[in-house]
Amino acid sequence: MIVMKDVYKKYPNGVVAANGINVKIGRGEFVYVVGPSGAGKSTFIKMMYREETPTSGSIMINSINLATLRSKRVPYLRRQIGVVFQDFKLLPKLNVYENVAFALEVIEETPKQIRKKVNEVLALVGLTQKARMFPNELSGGEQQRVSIARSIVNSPKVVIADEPTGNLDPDTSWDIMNIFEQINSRGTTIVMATHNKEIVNTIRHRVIVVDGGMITRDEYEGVYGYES
Ligand SMILES: Nc1ncnc2c1ncn2[C@@H]1O[C@H](COP(=O)(O)OP(=O)(O)OP(=O)(O)O)[C@@H](O)[C@H]1O
Repeated sequence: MIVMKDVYKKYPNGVVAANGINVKIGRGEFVYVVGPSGAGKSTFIKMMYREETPTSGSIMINSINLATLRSKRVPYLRRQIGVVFQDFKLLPKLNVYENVAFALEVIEETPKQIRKKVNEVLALVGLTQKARMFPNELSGGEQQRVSIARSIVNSPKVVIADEPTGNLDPDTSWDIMNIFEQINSRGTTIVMATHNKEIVNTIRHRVIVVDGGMITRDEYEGVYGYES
């Protein structure tokens, strides 16, 4: 469902952040993207949701070629891919319920459907009781739950997460990982960049190691940090 072929990315300042990436990620997989700082993980992930475009090569997601996708089609893509960020990116003036509802394509949904979907995802992330609170009234872990609820409310086939536990304490990070596990067990593909070795080595999934803009290792049930 995600296929990258010969993907190369050179930023305007001359830095090559992707240097010939070839990878296939199948439906329902859970993939960690790991590697040293500056290795090109964020660039790899950003190209998957078209925050960045490759200089050359192709990226297909569910038969949409991101390298040639016109800008006006990007919102359509974003409805098929949920994105979760390290710093949550919630809208501060909207409450929890509104932040999640905002992600729905309002014109295509009846108010009743919107209520049903938003309430379902808020229950999934355990925030039903906090639906009327505002982001600045929530803990970091709660804000990340809202952002995860927002990423899945459109029922995307893929969720892409860039360091989703990077700003959270260890206990909260495990809670957030449990939510990702639940989402993945319902058939959603998850691609997650992380620095958290303990998580990668405990909740075992495919591990893609990126270094110097290349995939240097790609293993199912992989480990992180113990290679020679
Ligand atoms: N917008 C940009 N313009 C120019 N260079 C960039 C840009 N974004 C990233 N880079 C460079 O590309 C390289 C890869 O960066 P990237 O953010 O993808 O790495 P990363 O593996 O995610 O790092 P970290 O773990 O520290 O977040 C780095 O050398 C970085 O300086």
